[in-house]
Amino acid sequence: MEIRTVAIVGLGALGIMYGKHLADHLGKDAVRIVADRNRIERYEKEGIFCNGERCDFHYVDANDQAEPAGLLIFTVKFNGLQGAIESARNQVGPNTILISFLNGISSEQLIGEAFGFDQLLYCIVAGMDASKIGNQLTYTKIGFVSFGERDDTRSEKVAALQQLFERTEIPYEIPEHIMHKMWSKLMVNTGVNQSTAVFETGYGGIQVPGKPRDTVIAAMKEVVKVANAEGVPLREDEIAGWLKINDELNPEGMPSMRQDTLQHRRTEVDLFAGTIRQLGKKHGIPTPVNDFLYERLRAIEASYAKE
Ligand SMILES: NC(=O)C1=CN([C@@H]2O[C@H](COP(=O)(O)OP(=O)(O)OC[C@H]3O[C@@H](n4cnc5c(N)ncnc54)[C@H](OP(=O)(O)O)[C@@H]3O)[C@@H](O)[C@H]2O)C=CC1
Ligand SMILES: CC(C)(CO)C(=O)C(=O)O
Repeated sequence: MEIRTVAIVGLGALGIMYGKHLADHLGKDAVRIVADRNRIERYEKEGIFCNGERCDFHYVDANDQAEPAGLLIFTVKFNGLQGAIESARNQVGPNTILISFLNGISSEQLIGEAFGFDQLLYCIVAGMDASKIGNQLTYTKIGFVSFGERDDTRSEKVAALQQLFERTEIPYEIPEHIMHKMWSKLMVNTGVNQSTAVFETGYGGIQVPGKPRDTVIAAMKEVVKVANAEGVPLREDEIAGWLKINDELNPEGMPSMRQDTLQHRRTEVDLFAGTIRQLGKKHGIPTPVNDFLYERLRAIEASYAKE
């Protein structure tokens, strides 16, 4: 099982970063950027730029029939996922491996329901400082992909993806327990993404002592409690490791949620505080920091309409 072709749905910060990197290694034709006609026309007219260089992508209209891709990567925001699943239908065959780079622990369920769980691998991506404003992506760190089967077996799919990442020099890891890793990443996003968006700052603002950094840590601690109640042995000492990763990112860079609020887009708050509040209620665990972040983020979203 060798992955020869990759389809990507969602040409945003991650889609551009991985799309360009993969196309540079596999060749333009091996990497399809799948979108509706209107988006493709816009991308072709305005251009898509990666660290200042115009990208020469192979665009594929979602409505056109295509040979199934070896790998399909979802890189949309959560509120675009349902549309992206529809856009991806012509790329999927019985051997297509499916993977979601979305944050949170919800996208795999929707993708599995649409295409079958057998073709799905679970995954998180982290450690990058990809910022996209308009049609310009900048990044200095590509981060890493962490992936595996839900039950952590070393399947043929896992081997195929590992071989692709080796061939294309994409940093990766196959953790012992991918579901633990996904919760650990949910913990980071619940702290880092939400706090930077609420306090209107980038990585620099949470790399120094103060309310934004304290809020990151306090929100993460609530995730640990909820995860433990869900049977996931997340530990508070994992917080330090993630803070170290964030402390080494470009202080001028910003998490995806801060990019959303800056550009007046809906946020992924439902994936983070939304999930933690709901599970907190289920287990009788108070989540005051996530309640605060949730309310602030909803107020920020509501304020766009009033301008
Ligand atoms: N940015 C980052 O550094 C990181 C992001 N993540 C996660 O990865 C996911 C993607 O984030 P990010 O790359 O920042 O997102 P962006 O908002 O930058 O990009 C999402 C892109 O998806 C496109 N899109 C939406 N619907 C469709 C569709 N139906 N068909 C084709 N394209 C579509 C949008 O296109 P258009 O612009 O044309 O509307 C947009 O460009 C999120 O869940 C995020 O939390 C995880 C780790 C790091
Ligand atoms: C914070 C970060 C970059 C994780 O490293 C992320 O997941 C995001 O921006 O959504």
